[in-house]
Amino acid sequence: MSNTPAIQFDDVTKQFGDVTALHGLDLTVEQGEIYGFLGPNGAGKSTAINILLDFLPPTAGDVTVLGHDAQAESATIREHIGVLPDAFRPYERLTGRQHLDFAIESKNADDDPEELLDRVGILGAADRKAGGYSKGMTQRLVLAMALVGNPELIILDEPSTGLDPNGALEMREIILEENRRGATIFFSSHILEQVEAICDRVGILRDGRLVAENSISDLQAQTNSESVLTVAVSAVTDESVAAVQSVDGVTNVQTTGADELVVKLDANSKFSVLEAIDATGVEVRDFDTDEESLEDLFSAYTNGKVTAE
Ligand SMILES: Nc1ncnc2c1ncn2[C@@H]1O[C@H](COP(=O)(O)OP(=O)(O)OP(=O)(O)O)[C@@H](O)[C@H]1O
Repeated sequence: MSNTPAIQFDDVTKQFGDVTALHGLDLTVEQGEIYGFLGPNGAGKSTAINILLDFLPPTAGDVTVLGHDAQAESATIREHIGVLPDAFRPYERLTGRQHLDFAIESKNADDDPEELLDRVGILGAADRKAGGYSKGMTQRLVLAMALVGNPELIILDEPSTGLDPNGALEMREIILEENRRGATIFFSSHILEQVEAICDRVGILRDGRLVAENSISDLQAQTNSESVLTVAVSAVTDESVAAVQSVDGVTNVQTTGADELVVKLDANSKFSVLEAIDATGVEVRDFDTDEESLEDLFSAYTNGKVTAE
């Protein structure tokens, strides 16, 4: 892998009339990273992503993707990246399989559409028209399209929209597999919880400026990182409780009724707990975390009470 950054914003400003959406943004994502791009509504995340995909020109500054100029060489860039856009509308009358065929053809790739549809869990709906897909199924379809051609960089704009808890877990597994294969992941979200569970590093954008950039572990070191995870399950079994107790980072497990586990744990262990429950054959129906400290830190950054060092 070369040392060329996967993404580089160099002093990028974007103005829409009187509104300055990005103020001299500097941001570098190295190859092989999973980078979380966080910020509240209106912070400028979509504007930054639209500039790097050449949907918008910057007012000033330069953006490169895998060493190529985002504006002058966007066609080359497209051959090497996969994108899960924020608000993708499928072609109502085409089936899931036809969407994949189209994505494979336009990338000159040789993927097997069935294998990709299976990987995202919608092979059974391959021959149904995508107009009838649920939100979560559509999101899975778009993810399959983003994986076509083993992209070097995958850009995910608010990827968990519409996914149920199992869908979010599966998406996380796929992102990690892609990263192990060598892909860089750039993941935008306004929800801290989604990003911290998976990213190596996060950048927090506010009013078009990067107000913090840190590894998740450094962010957590600034807080008291113990959290409480509440998991609604199909049934509490001795085996599932024992499985949760044996996960690294878990300090306490309690059951409330026949279908809820309350787990005290290190914030990093959340998904390992959900996976451990799943592995015992008990279904995870929903989960919720109470992580005031990290959330407080995030809101302090995004509300402007803390500024970057
Ligand atoms: N086409 C446009 N014309 C005028 N203003 C725009 C345009 N696109 C974005 N903006 C403004 O730029 C700022 C940044 O918007 P942007 O959509 O990039 O934020 P965001 O972080 O993606 O927000 P969200 O999480 O709500 O999607 C906002 O003030 C927005 O109103």
